[in-house]
Amino acid sequence: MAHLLSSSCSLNISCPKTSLNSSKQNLSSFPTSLTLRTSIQPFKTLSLNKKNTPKPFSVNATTLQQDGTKTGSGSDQTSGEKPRPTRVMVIGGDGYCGWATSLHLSNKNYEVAIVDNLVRRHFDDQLGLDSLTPISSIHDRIRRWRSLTQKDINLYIGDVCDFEFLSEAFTSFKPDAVVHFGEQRSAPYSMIDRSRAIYTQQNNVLGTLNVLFAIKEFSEDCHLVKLGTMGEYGTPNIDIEEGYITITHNGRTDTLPYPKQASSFYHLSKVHDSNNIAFTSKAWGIRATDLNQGVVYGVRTDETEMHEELYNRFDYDGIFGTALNRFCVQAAVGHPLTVYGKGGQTRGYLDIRDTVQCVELAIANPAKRGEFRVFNQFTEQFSVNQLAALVTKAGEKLGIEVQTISVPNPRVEAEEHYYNAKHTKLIELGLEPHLLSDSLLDSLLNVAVQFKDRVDTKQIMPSVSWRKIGAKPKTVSA
Ligand SMILES: O=c1ccn([C@@H]2O[C@H](COP(=O)(O)OP(=O)(O)O[C@H]3O[C@H](CS(=O)(=O)O)[C@@H](O)[C@H](O)[C@H]3O)[C@@H](O)[C@H]2O)c(=O)[nH]1
Repeated sequence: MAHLLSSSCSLNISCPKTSLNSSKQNLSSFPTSLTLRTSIQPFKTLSLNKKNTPKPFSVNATTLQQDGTKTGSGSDQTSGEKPRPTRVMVIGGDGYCGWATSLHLSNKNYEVAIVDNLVRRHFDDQLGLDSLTPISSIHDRIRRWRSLTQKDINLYIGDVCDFEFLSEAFTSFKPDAVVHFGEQRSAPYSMIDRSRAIYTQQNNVLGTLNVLFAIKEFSEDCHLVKLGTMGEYGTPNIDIEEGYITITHNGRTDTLPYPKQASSFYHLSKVHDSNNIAFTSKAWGIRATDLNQGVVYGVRTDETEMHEELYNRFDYDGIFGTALNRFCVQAAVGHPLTVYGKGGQTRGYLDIRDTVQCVELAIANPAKRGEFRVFNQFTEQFSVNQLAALVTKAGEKLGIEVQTISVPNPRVEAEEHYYNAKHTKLIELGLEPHLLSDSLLDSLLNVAVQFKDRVDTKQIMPSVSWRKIGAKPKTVSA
């Protein structure tokens, strides 16, 4: 591992600045994991900053959660007189889905530890991007949460690709469940250049492999709740099932993993993860749930709106911003909505309030030992054109005139296709979806309008081409 990292690092240190494409911005060369690791404090040194840092090892779960153990869904009520709360490690707990989920679980009286190397913030610095909403440091976030709720969230700053760090986090926190959001999650980011493609697959695949080894080594009964993606399936011309499909071939029948046709190095990393998890479930008896999530929209959850220091991030740029969130920001600043190609690209979508609900449902109903469950985590399907029409209508209600343009598609993907994906398993577990109603779109648009002065319109157009990706590192100029 160390060898792998140092060799890729040396490539990046010497990389020249090259233009991303003639008409658009450049992107700075991205240091690979080794550089990141050296630039981010490992959690051992972090714990020296006691004034600013929640103590990673000092939590007495039973004391902290006395109230919660009586009523909370996070409590394990089966273990006798003094039930202890379920201990959940949220890897990637400082990110968009991870932060909202950490707060939700803490609010529900789970004992939460965030594990994060803060690399998502580093990507913004590297690429000159910023969240629409101002976000506080992880330390201020956790301090504010504690002051508002008297609930502690444990914090481990470090990289799950570093097994020594992960081992310490596991042995000290002793999780009952691990939610793994800690991956590079942007398809465009993974398609910037060779080094970002390698970084994405190395970080995601090896990080997950480390998590699997940590569970086997230190916490065999621990339930892995892994964020997968609907993009693993691609857009087949048949219905998409939840993880598995029963096929009869030459007179014989079997239930097999649903075929995967991912269409970016990022989405492919999740396919590789799924295979590793499926194998280790069989070989080692790991209990695992793969949440094949669709495109998430929204920003507010009950917890993040409690205080401005708890605000979640809201990406609108061409690399980390996703379709509906981007469209709302575009409408708010008077930029035409950027429909890529014909706009018939159809995906599953869900509100971030449903992301946090789904993760809790998966934790509260764990997989059995050796079981590898797959849930399709979305609530509604939309084409990009349908989203643009919905945002146009919502804009009209708020007196905003919204235009739409067709942008040459920077991706390689079907622009008109059949799409019908099952998504019943989470509903069966009790998911109560927040569907994309007029009122939600109004409030999303209002958030975009509230912060529109923070928008850097140069970041809106797509700048990464699936076809033009090359070996040369892309750089950004100031
Ligand atoms: O301005 C835009 C942005 C996107 N699109 C189109 O909208 C669709 C969705 O793109 P996206 O950027 O909203 O989402 P995607 O790249 O697929 O990735 C996001 O959604 C995935 C779920 S899914 O799409 O694979 O189901 C997650 O895994 C990823 O972490 C998350 O970043 C694509 O067909 C894309 O071409 C546009 O037409 N215009």
